[in-house]
Amino acid sequence: MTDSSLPLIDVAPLVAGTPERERVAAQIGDACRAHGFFYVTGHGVDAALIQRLEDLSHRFFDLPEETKMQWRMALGGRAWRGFFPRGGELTSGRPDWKEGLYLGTELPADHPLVLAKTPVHGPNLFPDVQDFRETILAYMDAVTQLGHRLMEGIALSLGLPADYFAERYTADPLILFRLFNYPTQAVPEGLDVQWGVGEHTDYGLLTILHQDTVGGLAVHTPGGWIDAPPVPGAFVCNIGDMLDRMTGGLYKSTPHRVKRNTSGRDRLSFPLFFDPNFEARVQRIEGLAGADALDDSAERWDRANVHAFSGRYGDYLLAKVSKVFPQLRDEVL
Ligand SMILES: O=C(O)CCC(=O)C(=O)O
Ligand SMILES: [Fe+2]
Repeated sequence: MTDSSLPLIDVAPLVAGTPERERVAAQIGDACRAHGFFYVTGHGVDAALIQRLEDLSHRFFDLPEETKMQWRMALGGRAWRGFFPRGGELTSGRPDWKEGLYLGTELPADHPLVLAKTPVHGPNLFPDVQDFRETILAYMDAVTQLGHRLMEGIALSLGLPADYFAERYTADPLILFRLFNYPTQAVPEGLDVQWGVGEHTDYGLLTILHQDTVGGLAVHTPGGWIDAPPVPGAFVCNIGDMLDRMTGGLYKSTPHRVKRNTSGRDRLSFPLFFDPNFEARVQRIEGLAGADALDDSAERWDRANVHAFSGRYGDYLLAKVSKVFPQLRDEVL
């Protein structure tokens, strides 16, 4: 551990679209060049909505496991939605000690992309908890809007027009959203678990995370592992592999992990992944100084070279998720 901490950026001017957003963009640029992780305040997402999401999520995760299994992922099919139990998700081949509900943009069964059986698109499996559906949909909407504003800031920070990413990748972003519960309960004998979530990078453009007050997230900066503790009213943001790929490594997707929760209270976290459209072909941004697209696969958790990837974002995503949920792979790929 080092004593450095992650920057806290007030993004209100970016959200409001005032001229001071250039100053905010410069702060985001500094954070992305330094570690790829930062906190945002002044984001405009209603605190009462966030609290409601937390309360209802506790109500859901407190249900018996067999009740929650009514909404299991196997029933979500290609849409990749639903509940997975403790130990049901792998990072780097090892089970994580968490349970979760996978969600995303709500599409009706007769939407053209769903009719075409496009993976990770479709209706959600909303658990039968009162007001949960409305709350989740309102939260996803609000945080997606914030994602658009933050991507404008990231574009400006690279000397690009504010709408650079929207024009090419995110007019219709791929939004995946997860509710996670990290149980404080001990891991059963014989299960090979080390982490709440093992070390990894995120796959897309930008992750916007709300966490409750328990803590446990840590970030691998060039100076070593540092904690990303809860900051009241702030989201944690981090960049994903596609922004690393587009910027030729100027903005790195930073490895992070969550320690096993032994706090005595369950920990909730809510990552929303703001990603390129499934069909978008990811390209390097032309003319960025200092972007060398160096092969850093030897240091990466997955030993992969993101700069060697070309093709649809959807294909990159599917290759990754099939490692995380091997038992569902045949259904989705
Ligand atoms: O729960 C957290 O704090 C982080 C979760 C995470 O890194 C992920 O879902 O990609
Ligand atoms: Fe992550």
